[in-house]
Amino acid sequence: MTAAHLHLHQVEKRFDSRTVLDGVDLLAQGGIVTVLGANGAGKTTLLRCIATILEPDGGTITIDGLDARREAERIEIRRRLGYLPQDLGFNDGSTVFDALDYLAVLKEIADDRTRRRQVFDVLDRVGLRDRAGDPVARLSGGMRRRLGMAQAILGSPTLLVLDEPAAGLDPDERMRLREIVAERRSVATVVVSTHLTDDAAIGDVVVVLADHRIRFTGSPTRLAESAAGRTWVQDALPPPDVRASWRRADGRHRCLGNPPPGAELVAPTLEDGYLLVASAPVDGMRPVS
Ligand SMILES: Nc1ncnc2c1ncn2[C@@H]1O[C@H](COP(=O)(O)OP(=O)(O)OP(=O)(O)O)[C@@H](O)[C@H]1O
Repeated sequence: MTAAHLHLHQVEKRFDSRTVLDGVDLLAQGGIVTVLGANGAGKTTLLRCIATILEPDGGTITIDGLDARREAERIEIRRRLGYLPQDLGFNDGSTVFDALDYLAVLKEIADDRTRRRQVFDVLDRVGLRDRAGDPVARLSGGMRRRLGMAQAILGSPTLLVLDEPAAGLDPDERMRLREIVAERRSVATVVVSTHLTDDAAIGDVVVVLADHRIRFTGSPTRLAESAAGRTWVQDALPPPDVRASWRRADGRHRCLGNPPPGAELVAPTLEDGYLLVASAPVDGMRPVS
């Protein structure tokens, strides 16, 4: 089984007359693609289009050459897909095992023994095997998120679409989730949305979404490097034309934009790169790739 080939070409999505996605291109096979953007940037909409929940208004999305606009192909895509929506709900009354077993039936894992083995396999993967008999209602928020991951990876999908999997989790749970996501990178094409630059750093490729468009596609290192020579610190208040600035704990100002002559340049981070890319003027701008 090989990771799915994912191809988006000039994807557009509108709600009423409002454009939410405009000319989105993306090509991936294997590895992790993190989609980074502010609240409302269109990440969930993009992921829902890839997961065949929403139909784009323009452009094409193909998965292994299959086009979700055709019903037979859409069914085939869904067989290859694992999807973790932002607001996944479980029946609180059922046990952890039963909740997954039910979803495994929906994923067409018909043989009872195979299904049981696969359910326990994914529970192992996410560290919830010893909770298999507990009601879902007794799980903590982080455990529920891991249960969500378990259902997403059930059936070994070759395309994994994860909408903010680490949202609201404490640092330990975030780390665990990142580990589970990272494990998939060799067997699936993984698309993960986040608004946190730290989480975006797990991507082999980071896609920055801002103002409905892709502003950057490339490695986390390249995103950080894109801010080289445009990140500096100073004691004085930032100049008025600075793109972004904030006061550090030591009282100095970290500034992004066009540095004044003699500025004290510092090594940029992925966050610096993101802030510069996302705040660049739209007119005449070409995405960096
Ligand atoms: N079904 C819908 N009908 C109308 N507008 C919608 C719908 N879904 C999303 N939108 C709008 O589209 C825009 C993008 O929303 P989306 O949820 O894709 O952003 P996001 O980047 O995932 O945000 P967040 O980080 O807050 O989850 C928002 O302005 C939102 O209000």
